[in-house]
Amino acid sequence: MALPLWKNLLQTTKKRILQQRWLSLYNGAHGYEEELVKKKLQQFSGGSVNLSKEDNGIGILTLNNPKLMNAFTGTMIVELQERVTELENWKDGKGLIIHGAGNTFCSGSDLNAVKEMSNSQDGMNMCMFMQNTLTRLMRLPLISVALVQGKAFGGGAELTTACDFRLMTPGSEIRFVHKHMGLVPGWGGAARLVRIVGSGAALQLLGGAARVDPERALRLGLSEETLPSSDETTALGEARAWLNQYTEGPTTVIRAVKKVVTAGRELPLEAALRTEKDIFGTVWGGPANLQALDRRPKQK
Ligand SMILES: CC[C@H](C(=O)O)C(=O)SCCNC(=O)CCNC(=O)[C@H](O)C(C)(C)COP(=O)(O)OP(=O)(O)OC[C@H]1O[C@@H](n2cnc3c(N)ncnc32)[C@H](O)[C@@H]1OP(=O)(O)O
Repeated sequence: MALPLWKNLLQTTKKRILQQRWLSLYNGAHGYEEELVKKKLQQFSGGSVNLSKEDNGIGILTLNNPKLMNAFTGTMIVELQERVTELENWKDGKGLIIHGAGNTFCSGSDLNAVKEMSNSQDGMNMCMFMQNTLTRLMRLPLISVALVQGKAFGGGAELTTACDFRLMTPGSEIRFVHKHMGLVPGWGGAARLVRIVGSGAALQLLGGAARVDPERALRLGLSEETLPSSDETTALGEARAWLNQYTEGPTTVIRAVKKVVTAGRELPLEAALRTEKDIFGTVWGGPANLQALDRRPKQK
């Protein structure tokens, strides 16, 4: 007998969290043909999305289209999905920093491409493609940070909400400009913003297309910290040091930490408890646990 829809959804979400199942949010049942969408997106070329996976388990993902304030071309949207797939396969990964080239974050979609894709079908396909990718990014078993330097506008602002944390540099700005484009967020930015700052503040930021500077972002809980430096290289070093506080330790344990928090955030209580039990079972009596028992560390 077929499972009730809610039970099916619950089991699918649990699998995605536990086994990092790369099941998309959207598929053929939604009229979504990913390969056709990719083909369309690849007509709009320019820029790149680069990933450096470092020995210490920290990945650095760079949005690289500085001539257009790191706006997402079609090929960059496809490359972002490819980088997320790489990160899902990176079993030594513990943390991720996303930043933009040229000391600015990202000014959203490339408006030249947007103009060419302004029909409903192309718009919805791009929206579903990006929601699939950013949901997978959000669920990576790595602790992720958006390093906001310069501007994070439109889809760029939405991308920051798919990270666990945001760090901003002096003078930087997050702005959901969608209203001025006659739009609302489509890459999942509204759903995630409500969960980060609450519905009241989300309404103000979206309804007002408000400029969010580091101070306001701190007050709203949208940003964790304003870094001291606005220099591109120094700020990246400061972001690494900040993230290291939370990724220092055995990779299996750090990845399990992110998974139990994702379960707590996304699942109803009993399903979250069961998922936590399953994840606990992967580290209990594991090498890191047994070594700690041998060492009997003093918790200073
Ligand atoms: C769901 C997401 C949503 C969608 O897909 O519909 C979007 O994200 S729509 C895009 C929303 N973003 C914007 O509207 C931002 C547009 N850009 C700006 O407001 C400014 O460029 C700003 C404030 C980010 C930076 O201003 P600044 O004066 O510092 O630089 P310029 O404006 O001179 O920009 C330099 C250069 O980059 C080009 N540029 C900037 N943003 C985009 C973009 N999103 N698409 C295409 N091109 C962009 C800008 O035109 C300049 O090019 P140039 O050839 O030198 O004129």
